[in-house]
Amino acid sequence: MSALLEVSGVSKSFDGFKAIDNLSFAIGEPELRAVIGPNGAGKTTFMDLVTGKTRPDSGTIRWGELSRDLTRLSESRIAREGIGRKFQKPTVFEDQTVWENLRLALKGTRGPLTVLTYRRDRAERIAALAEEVGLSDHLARRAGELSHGQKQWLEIGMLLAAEPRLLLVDEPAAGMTSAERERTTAMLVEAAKTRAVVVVEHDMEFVARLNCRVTVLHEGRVLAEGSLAHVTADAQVIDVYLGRG
Ligand SMILES: Nc1ncnc2c1ncn2[C@@H]1O[C@H](COP(=O)(O)OP(=O)(O)OP(=O)(O)O)[C@@H](O)[C@H]1O
Repeated sequence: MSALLEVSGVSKSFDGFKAIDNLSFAIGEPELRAVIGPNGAGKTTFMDLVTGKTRPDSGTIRWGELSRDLTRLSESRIAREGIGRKFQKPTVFEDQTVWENLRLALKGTRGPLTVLTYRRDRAERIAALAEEVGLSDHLARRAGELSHGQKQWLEIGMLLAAEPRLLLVDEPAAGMTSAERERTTAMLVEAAKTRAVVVVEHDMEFVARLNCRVTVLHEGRVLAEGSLAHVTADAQVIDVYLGRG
């Protein structure tokens, strides 16, 4: 496993308040990583920095074999580099079917699609994506009719259509039933076999099921990193995060 993303000494202040404070850490490829931390720890700002939505005051975010500095690239260029982001709220085309949503997501993506094989390949890819996110039996349904969890899966499928090398996922378990959470865990674990997947999540049961390396953020820095057992035994983590409420 080599580093795909390397955050080095990144800081970002808003009106003098340090949301990210000399943050350094790396994500491998493939890798599944959970990022946890109390409210205001900087988790969202971290994702904003990686995707180019926010620019750091200092530091570098190196990416890929060429160690490109993402902080110098535009938001759309970063997306084209292969970084996908799933926001907390599902955003799918409610009036379109599951199939149409996936087809729209495939449109314009890279891939060996020639004119002759285009339709067949496209149908195969849509079927494979639906299978991957557990929606094979729902292809003809309007997305608006799906449950909250199914909408989240559809959006994950739409993001996977672009074949990202890094997928950032914000609180996927929120609002899901426990059965949906379990399926989501399996989906993310599977997706992370061939790419980097970073999951920001508050639900510790969900994080436990991901069974991956965990980074704990606090006040814009890495407070602890390692297995869930390791970080939850850390006195500082207990003090600032787990011990609360
Ligand atoms: N655009 C902004 N302007 C001003 N302050 C901001 C901005 N974005 C973030 N902050 C501040 O930076 C800090 C880190 O916020 P961030 O949203 O990254 O934390 P978080 O870990 O995602 O929190 P939560 O778990 O509540 O989503 C917070 O104190 C927040 O108020």
